[in-house]
Amino acid sequence: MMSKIETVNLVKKFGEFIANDHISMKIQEGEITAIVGENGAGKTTLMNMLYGLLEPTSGKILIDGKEVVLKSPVDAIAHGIGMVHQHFKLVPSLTVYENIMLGTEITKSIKIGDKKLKGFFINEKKEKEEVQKVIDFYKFDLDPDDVVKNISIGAKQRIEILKMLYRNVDILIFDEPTAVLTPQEVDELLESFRELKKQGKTIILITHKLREVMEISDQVIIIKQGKLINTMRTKDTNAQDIATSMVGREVVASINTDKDASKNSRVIYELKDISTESSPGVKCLKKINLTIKAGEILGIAGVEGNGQSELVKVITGLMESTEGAILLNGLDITNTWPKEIRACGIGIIPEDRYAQGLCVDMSLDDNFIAGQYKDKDYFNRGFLNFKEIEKKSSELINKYDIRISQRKSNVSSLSGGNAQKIIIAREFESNPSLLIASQPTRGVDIGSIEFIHGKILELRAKDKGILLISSELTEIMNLSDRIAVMYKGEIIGIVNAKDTSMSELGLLMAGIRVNRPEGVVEVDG
Ligand SMILES: Nc1ncnc2c1ncn2[C@@H]1O[C@H](COP(=O)(O)OP(=O)(O)OP(=O)(O)O)[C@@H](O)[C@H]1O
Repeated sequence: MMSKIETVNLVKKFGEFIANDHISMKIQEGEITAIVGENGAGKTTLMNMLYGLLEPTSGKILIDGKEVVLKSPVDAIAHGIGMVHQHFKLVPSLTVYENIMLGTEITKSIKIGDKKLKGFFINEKKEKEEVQKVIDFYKFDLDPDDVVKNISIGAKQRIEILKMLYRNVDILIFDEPTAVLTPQEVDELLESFRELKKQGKTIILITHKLREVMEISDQVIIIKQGKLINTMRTKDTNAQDIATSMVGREVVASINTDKDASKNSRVIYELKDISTESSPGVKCLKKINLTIKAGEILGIAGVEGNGQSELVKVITGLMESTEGAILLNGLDITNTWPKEIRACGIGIIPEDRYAQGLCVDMSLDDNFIAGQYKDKDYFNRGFLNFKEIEKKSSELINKYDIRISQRKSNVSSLSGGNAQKIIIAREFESNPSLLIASQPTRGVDIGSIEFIHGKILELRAKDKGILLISSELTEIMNLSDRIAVMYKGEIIGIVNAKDTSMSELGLLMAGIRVNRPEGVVEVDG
């Protein structure tokens, strides 16, 4: 059977580094193919060649059996290939339909006197009708008139998909589409995939989530160190085998086996009645009370958008609290600058790695010492000790298994998961007494998740405190001693991890307080 899309010995080199090494793959029409592999394996590079963003060093791309040369995304779209990136490229101040139409506007002619002016004015009515037609056809939950800055992440992603569908693509590439979605949005996206498949679309999906691979794909392709090492029918395999093949060894989930909220009574960190406003008069955090004890992992669960990001901003000094106090070992650090917060021994893994955790146009060395460059090891009598910085940087690259193409690279040339590992390395190496870890494993491969979870448990064993904010419920369940659930800017309940269940957390996340024996749900409004 002729493939819808095929690559033959596709190679991509960056300098001497081979990111894709003679990749030959076949993707059938109307199927969903999952591409999996470790961070830095070369998945995004391969997709970027299919979407005309990177030019292959050698090899061929065939669509419907014919060789194509894709010099830009415009070329790719003309050949029916569309890509939905993880970081959306939408204009926030425009409406849904305006964003979809951007670049393909429908114009109308108007008459001024007896002159007819063509092509100057946008036919908004027609544009809206056209967009509504595509929305209806693919059964997407979107309103053409909504302004993009006011809608959810899931809705933004649907616009990106519709932009491609409107341009009549029949192959859709998704690069880690579920990494930024809530569990409910993930289910909705998978439902959309089923609908698109029914309409005969071909889908290529890069993901680290093996549950999704098993649930939705027809075929799995495993890439390792730039090479295609395995192509399998999904029905003939399972998540464990895929993981083992990908990583080259068995992967075991790290679990906090001694979850015990009462083990240690020394409180090291405390939030007392913390409130803040997103705009004047609009409260987004309402009287948050939390404590973290030495040797404790406190997990924060909740559907994204219920105040978790604002909470992290307030405790890391990026947003001011309007009320309440934050105490570290009894010392008041409310509304302190981020630099001072770090100086108190608080490590921070921010939610948005590129906006808050890294300088992408700077070297790895610079990023490793960011915020710590005045440490005595790196800074002496007004000068940076480059030799020492390079030595430390090489040590961390090895210890944290950061896969890079060149030692002197800037962070911008790193794969997403490897960029995340720079932050992980920097923050763990600073040996914090309290670690604030927000979505620490987002975009990270399963082998590295195991490693990062192990590091978090090591910190706990050293009697440090950890605040873990994650939209991955299993991550929260596996690691936390206690779990606080956020709902509409409040803590709706705090439960001991060893006595709770996914279903109880699910109810709390939906804002439903659960009746439980006295003392288990500590906070009850
Ligand atoms: N523009 C570039 N210049 C130099 N090296 C690059 C460039 N883009 C990617 N690389 C390197 O190519 C390799 C593959 O990167 P790629 O982004 O394709 O990995 P990936 O499999 O998508 O990883 P992840 O799961 O972390 O997203 C990495 O080692 C990366 O550092």
